[in-house]
Amino acid sequence: RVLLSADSGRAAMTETTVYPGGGLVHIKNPHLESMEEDILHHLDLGTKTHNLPAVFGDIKFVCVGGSPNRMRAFAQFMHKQLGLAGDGEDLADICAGMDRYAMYRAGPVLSISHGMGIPSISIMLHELIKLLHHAKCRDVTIIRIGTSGGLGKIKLGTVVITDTAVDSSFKPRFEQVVLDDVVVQSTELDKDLAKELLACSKEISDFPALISHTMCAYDFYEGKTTFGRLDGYLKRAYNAGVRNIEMESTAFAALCGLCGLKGECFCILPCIHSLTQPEGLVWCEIQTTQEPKPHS
Ligand SMILES: O=P(O)(O)O[C@@H]1C[C@H](O)[C@@H](CO)O1
Ligand SMILES: O=c1cc[nH]c(=O)[nH]1
Repeated sequence: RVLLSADSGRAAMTETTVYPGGGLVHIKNPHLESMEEDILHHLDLGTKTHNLPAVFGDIKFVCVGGSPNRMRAFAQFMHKQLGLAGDGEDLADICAGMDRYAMYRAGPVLSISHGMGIPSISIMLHELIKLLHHAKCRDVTIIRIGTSGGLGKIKLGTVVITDTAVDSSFKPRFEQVVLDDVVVQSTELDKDLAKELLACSKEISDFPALISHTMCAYDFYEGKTTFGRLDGYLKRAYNAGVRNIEMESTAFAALCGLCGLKGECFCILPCIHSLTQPEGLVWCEIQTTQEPKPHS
């Protein structure tokens, strides 16, 4: 059975089916409020062990990315940008107790790692969204800061801002198995936020950026062995509006859409190799060989 709307059937019972209202993150799990305690296991946080509204209630931006070190560097960077007290070098990892994800805060900005791929980001986002809900955060914007492989002739270091995340068939959908159902969710991202980010990039010199569709693969190798794809697949992807490929955007977009969070994916293309298609077109495949540095 394929459910096209998360409002119907099994999906309405999942913990991540949440709705906006007054800027708060509402979770449409009828059992959540009656639970004595909610343990956010992989974040090493919980409603009984931590005063979540006091610690996180003022969070307005959440930035997520694959690697723990990158997200610490990003939090330190934000600490400096926001002119917060101290040099920010000794920021503590809030989730250190579990050693799964790393979380740092700099003023109203939370910076969290999500690991690689959809299952990993999905687990983190489930717990993060419940954290924002329990903490009674309002009007939160969440941005994925990542790396990706590029399609077409895109300048080294370009930032691709995703308007829509698409699957391997270039469709704007996220297909997930929920118990014994296949649930399909929409993967549109916040178009106004994408335009806002593009406008910001134009205010900074030498900050190439563009808005496009992003394809999300299930695996680094089997899902997108781009060097092996000399059969026109990349051309079809390009013609469908795809300019970069990564591994989390559809799950990210679907969960942001469900909970009413303003969400955006923001990927940097760090290093470039070129590839010639049989059609004679030159395609660019970008491999992640270095961690992107935050732009100053
Ligand atoms: O945010 P990052 O740069 O960690 O995400 C991309 C997508 C995969 O998780 C990983 C593959 O190298 O990099
Ligand atoms: O998913 C990714 C991330 C970085 N570079 C790639 O080629 N793919």
